[in-house]
Amino acid sequence: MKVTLLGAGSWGTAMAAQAARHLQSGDVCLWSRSAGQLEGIEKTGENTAYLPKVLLPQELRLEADFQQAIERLSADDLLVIATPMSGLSETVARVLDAAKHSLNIIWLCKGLEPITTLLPHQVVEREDRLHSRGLQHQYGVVSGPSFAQEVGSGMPCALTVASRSADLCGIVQAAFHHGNMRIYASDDLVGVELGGAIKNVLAIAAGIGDGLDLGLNARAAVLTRGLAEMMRLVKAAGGRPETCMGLTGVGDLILTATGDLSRNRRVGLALAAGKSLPEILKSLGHVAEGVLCASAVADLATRLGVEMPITAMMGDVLSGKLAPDQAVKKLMGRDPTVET
Ligand SMILES: NC(=O)C1=CN([C@@H]2O[C@H](COP(=O)(O)OP(=O)(O)OC[C@H]3O[C@@H](n4cnc5c(N)ncnc54)[C@H](OP(=O)(O)O)[C@@H]3O)[C@@H](O)[C@H]2O)C=CC1
Ligand SMILES: O=C(CO)COP(=O)(O)O
Repeated sequence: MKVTLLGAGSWGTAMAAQAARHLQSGDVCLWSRSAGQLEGIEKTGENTAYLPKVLLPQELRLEADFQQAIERLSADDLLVIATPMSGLSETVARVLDAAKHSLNIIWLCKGLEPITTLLPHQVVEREDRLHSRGLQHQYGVVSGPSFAQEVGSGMPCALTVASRSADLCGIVQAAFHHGNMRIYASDDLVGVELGGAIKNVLAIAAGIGDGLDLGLNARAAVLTRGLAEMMRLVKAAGGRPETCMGLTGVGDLILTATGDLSRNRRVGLALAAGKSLPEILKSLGHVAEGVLCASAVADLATRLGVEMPITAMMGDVLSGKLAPDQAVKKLMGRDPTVET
């Protein structure tokens, strides 16, 4: 089978390496919008800007031509959109315009669309209505606890593919479930995608707590009450709350909120140290999706009548309305209530 990945950031590059290590030489292709970046990878064998110190398999094919990257795929192959959430709608629209037959399409981004508060699969469905020209594409998402640096280095990892199509789940497993990677299948797109979006916001909160030296008890409280917020929103949005107890919910929450490889956690630590958000994002050099979607998650919760105090407070901190220590005071000052 052939696989094309669109987007050569940390995660697209790591997943391309994972597929290329196990499929036939030349069957996995990584596309980037920057031809210069691909030349650098070709020369050094590494994606120095986004995944340093990971030697990429020689079997990986690099492609700067978008049309070629799509046209090499048959109806049985797999297309992976590996851009951040901000690039999803533009990229899927380009794919659908370029497609000459039906495709199997997944995305790896975690977040919500700002303003519309749409989940990734809802963004894709909107673009499908506008661009599919009657072709019946199959869609899904891959998510779960996975630092790119570890996956790129071939370390063990377990992920979830969620799709309404069991056939597509099988294709994704054939592409990635090899060696040190396990891929579990699910049909709960809402639960999987909301888990991935909310855990990033909670990782920023955990980073703030740790940066302010609030202690291990505080971190456990943020994670547990944050998980309760996630489960409430998933239920209200039509997903299954029990999905939050799996890899894409609590699994990714534990990883991102406690692992210093997390960009979102590092944003929280830096905010607690008094750095300004623009300064933090500039020095990060990567996307931190929790920053971009905290307000959208809070808006969606308000619209669905779901109480999410930690998430709402993070929205206020990230939009500059509240200082981190004021947010902590406000959260601790809430009235007593039952544990739900
Ligand atoms: N890194 C990780 O460990 C994991 C990340 N994810 C998720 O995967 C998504 C991507 O993250 P990650 O790879 O880490 O991000 P990075 O910040 O490392 O890289 C982003 C990449 O996307 C490219 N890009 C941005 N917008 C577009 C666009 N419109 N069209 C084409 N390419 C675009 C950038 O290109 P350029 O350099 O030209 O700007 C860059 O190559 C995020 O939603 C993240 O939450 C999920 C699991 C693990
Ligand atoms: O999603 C991730 C791990 O599963 C990566 O988290 P960060 O974006 O916070 O680095």
